[in-house]
Amino acid sequence: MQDRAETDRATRAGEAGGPATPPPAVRVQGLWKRFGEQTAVAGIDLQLPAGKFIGLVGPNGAGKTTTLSMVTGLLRPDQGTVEVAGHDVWRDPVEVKSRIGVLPEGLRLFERLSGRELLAYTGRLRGLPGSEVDKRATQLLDVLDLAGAQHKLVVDYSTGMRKKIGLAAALLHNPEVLFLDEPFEGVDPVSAQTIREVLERYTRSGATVVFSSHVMELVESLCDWVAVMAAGTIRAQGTLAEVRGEASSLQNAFLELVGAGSRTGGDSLDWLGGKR
Ligand SMILES: Nc1ncnc2c1ncn2[C@@H]1O[C@H](COP(=O)(O)OP(=O)(O)OP(=O)(O)O)[C@@H](O)[C@H]1O
Repeated sequence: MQDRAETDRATRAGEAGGPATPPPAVRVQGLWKRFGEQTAVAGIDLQLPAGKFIGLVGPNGAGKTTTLSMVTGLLRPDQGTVEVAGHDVWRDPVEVKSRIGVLPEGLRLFERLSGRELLAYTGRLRGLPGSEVDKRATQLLDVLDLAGAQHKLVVDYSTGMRKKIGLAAALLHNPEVLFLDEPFEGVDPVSAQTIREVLERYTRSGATVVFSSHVMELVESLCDWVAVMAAGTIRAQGTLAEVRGEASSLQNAFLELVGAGSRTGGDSLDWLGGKR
């Protein structure tokens, strides 16, 4: 069976006898979110190209999770619009939700299901036939090294295993755009490498990955496109080379962009270390 996402990708490429320009994966205009006195997202504009591996980076409290939550329809913005694959997230939620996969922060999963049951349930919710769900679940469990734990309850999974089963659930329906909030947190290096390979293969097929991270080396080695957030605003967005500019690394560019370049690294903590 061909998924909606697959059909759309093929249609766009096939019309007019050549590769058509797809709409951006995500288009955000004038997006605001306040929590009481706290402004979490302060009127951002973003245009994330389709078919890229995109990193959303920023210090703690920058507004990354709030932004991803609004982009994926989990949190209603105070103001502004979001389109995913050309569809408005708040006016056309069903169209958008059928095209996206989400690994949200603080993953809430059905804890009393086993890993395999969770995938079976997710697949049926996504409207896939049972036999296809079985096939895809077996392959994903195998690739993500969860086959041995497939009958264990999710409540008994480790942090990294939870990330992996959450990722499998987000990929099961072959979405057009995949949103991942800190996908590598708590994941061991072997599993991280596997996840990388799965995601790289997925973007090579024309799909888009948008993920948030604090780990600049990871973003630098994985992403071809980066958006830098700080204090609820977008400080830079563009290709990795554009955002890095003259800086020697993304880490250094990031420190400059978020205004942390001149921090003293704890000079005021003169009591810490030394003689006791
Ligand atoms: N539900 C909420 N109620 C009140 N304040 C919130 C809420 N969610 C987020 N905030 C505030 O909004 C700001 C942005 O938070 P957000 O979680 O989006 O940042 P982040 O970039 O994802 O941070 P981190 O990297 O630490 O996860 C922070 O100051 C946070 O305290």
